[in-house]
Amino acid sequence: MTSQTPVTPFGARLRAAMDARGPLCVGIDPHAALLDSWGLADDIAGLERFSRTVVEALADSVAVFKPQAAFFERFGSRGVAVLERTVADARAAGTLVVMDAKRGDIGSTMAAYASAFLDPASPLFSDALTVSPYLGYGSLKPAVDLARESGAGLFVLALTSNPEGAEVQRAVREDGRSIGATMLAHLAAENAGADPMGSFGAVVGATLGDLSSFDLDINGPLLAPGIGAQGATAADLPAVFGAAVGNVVPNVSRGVLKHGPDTAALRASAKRFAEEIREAVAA
Ligand SMILES: O=c1ccn([C@@H]2O[C@H](COP(=O)(O)O)[C@@H](O)[C@H]2O)c(=O)[nH]1
Repeated sequence: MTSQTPVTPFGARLRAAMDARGPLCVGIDPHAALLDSWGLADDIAGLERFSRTVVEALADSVAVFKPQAAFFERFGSRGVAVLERTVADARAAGTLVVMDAKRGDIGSTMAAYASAFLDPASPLFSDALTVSPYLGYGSLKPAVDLARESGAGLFVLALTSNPEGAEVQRAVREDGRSIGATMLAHLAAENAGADPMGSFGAVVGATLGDLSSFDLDINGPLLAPGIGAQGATAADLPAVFGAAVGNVVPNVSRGVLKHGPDTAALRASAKRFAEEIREAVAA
């Protein structure tokens, strides 16, 4: 890391953005089928037009964008260049960016992933990164350390929105705790004492039903994918997250993106989701 300028930690920046704009996170997921339905070719020009349109339509209203790296990487280096520009444009417009790349490896390689996304000198620097702890939570240490240094954040896959995740995440350890619960406990330890909340979040699917057997009180954000295309709704959030609902950052990708390319329709859809989330959380 080259910059030594102290920055406000991600958790505090996210809390301020959620307070100002509401907690909705819109995914930037340029699926081939969405490019097609927007009348765009499945190529670099289509990818660029799609991403720019989403940022231009929503950067002044949503708290967070979550670009899904896979949809850019499938175009090779030119797709990654579009991802770099998308991140830069979104951040320049004042929207936080959570890079959904789900990186995870042995610690020495994790350090390289961390510098790719969490070093401010990197062209892919993002406000936060999704990471996979399934090489052991300790393997994430280089990312935790660099995030602390650069004021960035992490979202650790704890209880994912897909049904297959239970096989791993609900498996029970010798100490009687599930793997998912263990990840939540690690995050609570990372965030201890942080105010207004820590920078180390968990990914917890909005699709999972009652999670009251898990301690979601990690003093950090809970990124909740699954609303819209995966079948969860904003109204489900209180029942799923209970007392932790105030720390939930609900993600919607296809549910909003399917309304493009018309920017007014994209804005109206994001506004509807934001309103439904506000009503559900306030109830
Ligand atoms: O548990 C997880 C973790 C990440 N995701 C990602 O979120 C979006 C969801 O897209 P929708 O179109 O709203 O279904 C996508 O990028 C996933 O990779 C997730 O769904 N579940």
